[in-house]
Amino acid sequence: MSALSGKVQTVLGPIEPDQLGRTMTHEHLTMTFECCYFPPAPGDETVAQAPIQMKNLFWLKQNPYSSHENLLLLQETSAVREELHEYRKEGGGTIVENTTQGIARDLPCLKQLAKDTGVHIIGGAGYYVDATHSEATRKMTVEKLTDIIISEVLHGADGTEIRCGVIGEIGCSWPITDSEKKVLQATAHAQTELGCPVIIHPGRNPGAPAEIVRLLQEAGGDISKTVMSHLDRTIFDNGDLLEFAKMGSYLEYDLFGSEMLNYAYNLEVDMPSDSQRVKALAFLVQEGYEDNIVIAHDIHTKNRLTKYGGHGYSHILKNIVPKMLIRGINQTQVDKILIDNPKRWLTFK
Ligand SMILES: CCC(=O)NCCS(=O)(=O)O
Repeated sequence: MSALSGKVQTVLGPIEPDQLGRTMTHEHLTMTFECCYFPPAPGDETVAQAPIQMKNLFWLKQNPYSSHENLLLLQETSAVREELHEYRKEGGGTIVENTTQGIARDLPCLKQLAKDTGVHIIGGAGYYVDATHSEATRKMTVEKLTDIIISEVLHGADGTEIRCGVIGEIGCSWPITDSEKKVLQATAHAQTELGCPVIIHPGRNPGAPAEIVRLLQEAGGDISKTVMSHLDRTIFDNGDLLEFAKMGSYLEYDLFGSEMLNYAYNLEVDMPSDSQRVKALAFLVQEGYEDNIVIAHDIHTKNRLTKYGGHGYSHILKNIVPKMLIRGINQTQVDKILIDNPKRWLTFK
C-alpha cells in the first residue's frame, strides 16, 4: 500500500478515479519513432523524402514508417493541443500517454498540454523496445532497473518532479531479448511494490503476449492490473484470442483508425479494418470479457493527426462508438470499455 492507494496519478498530480471519464488507454502526444524507420520500397524514395503534402497522404497512410518526417510527432504540439480541445468537446476525459524512455518522452510538454486543455494525462514509466536501450541500460541489474522505474512513479522522471502514473508501454520485440526480459522482471517487481497499472507492447507474433504474461507472472506481476496492447496486429485466430484472454490481462485494441494493406514490420499480418476490430470486440463481449477490454488509437506518427488528413484522437468517440452500438455492444458495455475498465486498471491498489 502506498500513499497513491485508491488514486490515479496524472502529470498534474493524483486525482480521484471518478474524475477520469472516457479514457483512451494508449496514445502518444509527443514522441519520435525514428527507432523504427523502415526504408521505402525501391521506386518510392522520392515520395518518401518529400515534405508531407496532400497528394502523398494515401502513400503515407500505407507506408507511415518510411518517411523520416512522419516519425516526428514531437514537432506537432500545437496540432495535438487543438486535437485535445476537440477530444474534450467530444466527451473525452483522459489520455494515457504511453511514451517511455527511448522514444523521446517529454513530461513537461505533457504537463503543459494537460494545463492548457483540461484533459487528464497520465505519463508512462520504464523502457521501450531493446533497439532503443542504451548500453548503460542493457548492463543494468534488475534491481537497478526496478529502482529507476519506482522512482519515475514516486519522485518524477527525466530530471523533473513530474510523476508517471503507469509503467509502460514496456517494449518487447520478437523474439524477446535479454535486456527486455530484465525490464519485464523489473516492471513486475516495481508493480508489486507500488500496486500500479502496467501496459505492455508485445512483439509481433501471436505467441508473444502469452510468453510475456508468463514472464511477468514468474516475476510476481499482477496480471489483473496489466494491459496487453496491440492485439489487433498480434492475435488473429479467435481460439488463440480466447486462450490468451483466459490469462486475465486487459485486452487492448488500440490501432483504431489505422488501416493499411501491407504492414511493413510483419508482412504475414493482414492489418484489420476498423469494422473487423469492432467485430473482435463484439466477439470478446459475447464470450464474457466485457470487463477486460480497453481501446485507443495509438497515435504515434504525424499522418494519424487530423492536420494531415488522419483520424485524430476523437475518432473512437465520434465514429467507433456508434458502430459498436450498431454491432450489438450495448451502451453499458461501451461505458465499461471507455470508463469503468480504464478506471479500475489505472487506480493504484
Ligand atoms: C510507440 C508506438 C508503438 O509502438 N506503436 C505500435 C506500432 S505497431 O507495433 O503496432 O506497428
